[in-house]
Amino acid sequence: MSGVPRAEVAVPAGARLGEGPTWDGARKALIWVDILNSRVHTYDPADGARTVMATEQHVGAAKPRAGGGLVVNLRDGVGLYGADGAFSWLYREAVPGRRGNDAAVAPDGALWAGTMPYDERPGGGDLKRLTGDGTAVTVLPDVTVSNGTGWSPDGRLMYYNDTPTRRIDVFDVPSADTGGGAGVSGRRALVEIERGAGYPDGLTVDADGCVWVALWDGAAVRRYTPDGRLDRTVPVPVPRPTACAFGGTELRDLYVTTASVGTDTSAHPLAGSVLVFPGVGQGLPQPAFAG
Ligand SMILES: O=C1O[C@@H](CO)[C@H](O)[C@H]1O
Repeated sequence: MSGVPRAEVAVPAGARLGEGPTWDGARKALIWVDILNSRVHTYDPADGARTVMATEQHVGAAKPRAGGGLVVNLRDGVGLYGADGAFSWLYREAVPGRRGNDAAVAPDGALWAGTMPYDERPGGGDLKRLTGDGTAVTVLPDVTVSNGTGWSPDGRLMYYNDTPTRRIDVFDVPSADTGGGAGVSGRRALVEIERGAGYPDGLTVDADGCVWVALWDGAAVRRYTPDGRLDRTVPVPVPRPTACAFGGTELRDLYVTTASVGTDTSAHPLAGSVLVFPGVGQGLPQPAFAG
């Protein structure tokens, strides 16, 4: 696609910390969260319909469940909403000063859920793998701001951002047909974001195996090839894009959530909006949580 993609406003400003865009293929709608306002949003691009659900705690991420409902990464653990809206805890671990942050569903339907300390002190967060029976395995114990997580189309690589490292890391997944269990290995940097270009926040992997990463304080989304080459830069008209995901009936539209926290909203009136860049790539179907 030639030229610089132009952002359209999918959902107008209002979020403090918009995060975690996820295309729900069953509902044909975008799910996203406003972490610090404890809200789970949905947006249907077909008719513009929107819903908002309040959660009891800050909500770092919300993902579809197989069969309906949501799995949510809250302050004190991971919760489940049934199709009827009933809530239950899947895994509860209240750690003072820490909250859930980004999360992703692996090819095998497990949820990989990250945490971060509110003060972002080094090593205060972690990354766990949870299955529907409530089993939680800490995969990475020493994390600061657990963020974007995604898998290559063949499931053999996992990409991961611990934001303050400035790196997009890549891991080997032992068995593609399991989504890797908790046994990922071979951690190495795919990319190190240069100083002044922002910090790697949320990410998504496209059908070519390229990694799209939102750059917090970088006012851009970048696309990197599987060998770490910068392939495309999509300027975003706000300083703090937080995460990105492909959506739409063909999974070709890139949705970008944004934050208004720490931003001069008079200078950046779109801060806190959900933006969309139509037709910029080809995403992958996102699995639902198997639990
Ligand atoms: O995803 C996130 O990125 C940080 C900023 O690094 C933000 O507070 C958190 O939710």
